[in-house]
Amino acid sequence: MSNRWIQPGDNVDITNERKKCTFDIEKMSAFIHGGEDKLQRRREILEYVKSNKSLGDPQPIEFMTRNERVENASRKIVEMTNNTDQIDGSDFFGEGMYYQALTMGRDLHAMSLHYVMFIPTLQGQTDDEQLDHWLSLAIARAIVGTYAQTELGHGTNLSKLETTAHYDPKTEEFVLNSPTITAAKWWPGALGKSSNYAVVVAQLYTQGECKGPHPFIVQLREMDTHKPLKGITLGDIGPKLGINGSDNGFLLFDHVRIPRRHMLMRYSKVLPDGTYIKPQHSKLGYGTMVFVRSIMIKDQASQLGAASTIAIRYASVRRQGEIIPNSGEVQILDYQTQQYRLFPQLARAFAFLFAAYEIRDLYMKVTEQLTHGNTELLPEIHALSSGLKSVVSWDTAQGIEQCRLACGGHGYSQASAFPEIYGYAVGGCTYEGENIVMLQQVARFLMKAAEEVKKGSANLAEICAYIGRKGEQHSRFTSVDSYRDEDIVSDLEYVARQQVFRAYEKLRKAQQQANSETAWNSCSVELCKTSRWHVRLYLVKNFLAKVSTAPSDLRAVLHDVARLYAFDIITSSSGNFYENGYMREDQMNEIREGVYKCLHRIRPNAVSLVDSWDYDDRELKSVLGRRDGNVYPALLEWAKQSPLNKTEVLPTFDKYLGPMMREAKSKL
Ligand SMILES: CCCCC/C=C\C/C=C\C/C=C\C/C=C\C/C=C\C=C\C(=O)SCCNC(=O)CCNC(=O)[C@H](O)C(C)(C)COP(=O)(O)OP(=O)(O)OC[C@H]1O[C@@H](n2cnc3c(N)ncnc32)[C@H](O)[C@@H]1OP(=O)(O)O
Ligand SMILES: Cc1cc2nc3c(=O)[nH]c(=O)nc-3n(C[C@H](O)[C@H](O)[C@H](O)COP(=O)(O)OP(=O)(O)OC[C@H]3O[C@@H](n4cnc5c(N)ncnc54)[C@H](O)[C@@H]3O)c2cc1C
Repeated sequence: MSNRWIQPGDNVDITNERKKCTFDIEKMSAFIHGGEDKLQRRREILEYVKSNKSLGDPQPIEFMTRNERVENASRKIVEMTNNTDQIDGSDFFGEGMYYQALTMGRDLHAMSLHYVMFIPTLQGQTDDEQLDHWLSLAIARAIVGTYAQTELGHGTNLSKLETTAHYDPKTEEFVLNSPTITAAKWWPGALGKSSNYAVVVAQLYTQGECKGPHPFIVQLREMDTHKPLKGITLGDIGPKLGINGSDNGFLLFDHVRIPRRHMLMRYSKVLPDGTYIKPQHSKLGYGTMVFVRSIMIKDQASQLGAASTIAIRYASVRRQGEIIPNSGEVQILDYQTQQYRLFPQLARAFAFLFAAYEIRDLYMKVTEQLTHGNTELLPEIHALSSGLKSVVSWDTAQGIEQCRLACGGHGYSQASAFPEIYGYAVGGCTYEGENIVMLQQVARFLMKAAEEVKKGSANLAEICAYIGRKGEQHSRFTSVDSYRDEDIVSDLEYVARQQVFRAYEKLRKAQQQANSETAWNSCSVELCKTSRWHVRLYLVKNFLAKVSTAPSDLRAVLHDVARLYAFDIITSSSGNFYENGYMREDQMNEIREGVYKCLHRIRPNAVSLVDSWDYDDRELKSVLGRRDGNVYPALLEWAKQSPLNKTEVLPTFDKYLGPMMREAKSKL
């Protein structure tokens, strides 16, 4: 089989790995990316980005100051969006995200929020007339916007946001105000210096009543001078763990007046006389968050896939230590411990990517239904996107860290790209709703389902139908080889169901002794566990189902990866499976052996599996993860670019170290 990943001059070890591959990599890449046409489009976009020199960085961004990073990112995002004809703009999830990942990397930029939240909010929250007015301005980039919801004092608990929007029927305007310091908007991406507009979420007051948080479109800066408008205080919040190409900002209002029609009125409305028209569903205004939670799953999967690619490629070229004395140093990928550390991360990346396709499809279905006023699937998409967002971002962050550690000292260098990948991805545990809080949203959904089951209703959504099933009393497991996909699912369903009812009973008892909120808090650890099991079950089920749709010659290798994903979950939570004698220790020991078998089977295909994800060096941005495996000369070249190396002797020598040493020597 031809292998486009092998080229002359490549490192011998990585080439030998590629020669061992047992499947068709191009076919696998097409399966991973949704078809041959999608793969072809990726390649075209990549060629374009590589051919346009203005889309490149003059030096690695790791060596730039923050100001240089922000400037470089702004230059590139303008160039990138000058050329959106290179992509199918309607395919945000595929072409849009890929184009921006290749061009902008992981440091983000002046228009991240413009594309990820500002435009989607205009699309989702405006009425037709407002859409006509604002969307074309935003798409043409005549205005650049962000999404300003979180405040210094509140992010999670939206009902307590402090920014106010009082309606004044005399002038038909809203008055926006930040009554306290804690009301300052804090965190919105590109708010500090770049955006001139924002969707601002504020407590709406009309006719003397507070109607809760609502979105308003607000001009922040003068169009020509870009100076903040009267009554508006703005700035950058300073450097962060990651995404330092973005000027996340703060914003305070001092009685700023905006026209009535700047309230986004697709769902809620305020009439000229101040009459409030409430939405058909109270949470329709939260739609943009659901959108971002949905697309985050793919983004997170891509980050974990990238980290796995870097670590697995590096482990194939790094030789350290011997397994058999005097027979030469081995590739560190041959250590079982290394495989146990890395292959489950790759398996997770696959599981998350396949789930991302499902949530995308569900999101599109919900959006379509909403255009007909049907809100039936809102609770389901809210629960699934919140749950996936929480579990996936957590596992991704932990997985990236494992990949970093698996690369030893070089993993600690920014040349590896791990610090940047981690700094970027781990933000996902917090933004779009802190993970623990979002898990509790899932738990509300599951507790309602449990209540239905207790009442004898069989009317459960497919996604939680397992809660109503009786299920087996004992695992059907007899041997790893005969452990069928449906047995794996049935075992996970048992544990997930047990956890649902454990939490449900605990909550019911607590509710008899305390008010419902206090009772909830006293059960919240168990409730979060319930949500995690529900999501893990979903991920395993979906992964196995997806493998069964793969071209037949890809199924064996994908099945090994999917089984590793499932076995890893089962063996790392063995106690849950022993409950009520559901599984025996000898069965668990066999599944543990199954993990090692999977590692062994995946080993020869490991490099090719990560190649199949089709990351170009341009996207990975990692010296350790280079396609050609020529890591050591590239590390030396990278280090030479350090600004500290511009001069042989630093001024600090004459200022501090030189005098110290001279003085010390003179005293000897
Ligand atoms: C061409 C160019 C292309 C460019 C492409 C560029 C990039 C693409 C690449 C990648 C993108 C990925 C990432 C980008 C990187 C960085 C991200 C940066 C942005 C981050 C932005 C933000 O963080 S914005 C702020 C987000 N904030 C939150 O998420 C707040 C979280 N809090 C809440 O959501 C709520 O407060 C709550 C859910 C916790 C509670 O709601 P509340 O109203 O206060 O509670 P109630 O008790 O009144 O109601 C609860 C009931 O409501 C139901 N519910 C809640 N939410 C929803 C919902 N959304 N939909 C449906 N139902 C909902 C809930 O279930 C309860 O129902 P029950 O009562 O029936 O149980
Ligand atoms: C990189 C990044 C980009 C961001 N971009 C934007 C943006 O563009 N626009 C925007 O508006 N915001 C943005 N944010 C803000 C982000 O949405 C909030 O930080 C997030 O929603 C969490 O809210 P918080 O900061 O108030 O955390 P808190 O809610 O204060 O959380 C702190 C701790 O309290 C716990 N906690 C809070 N409430 C509960 C509860 N009910 N039950 C149990 N535990 C609880 C949490 O679990 C957490 O451990 C961004 C944040 C980051 C990190």
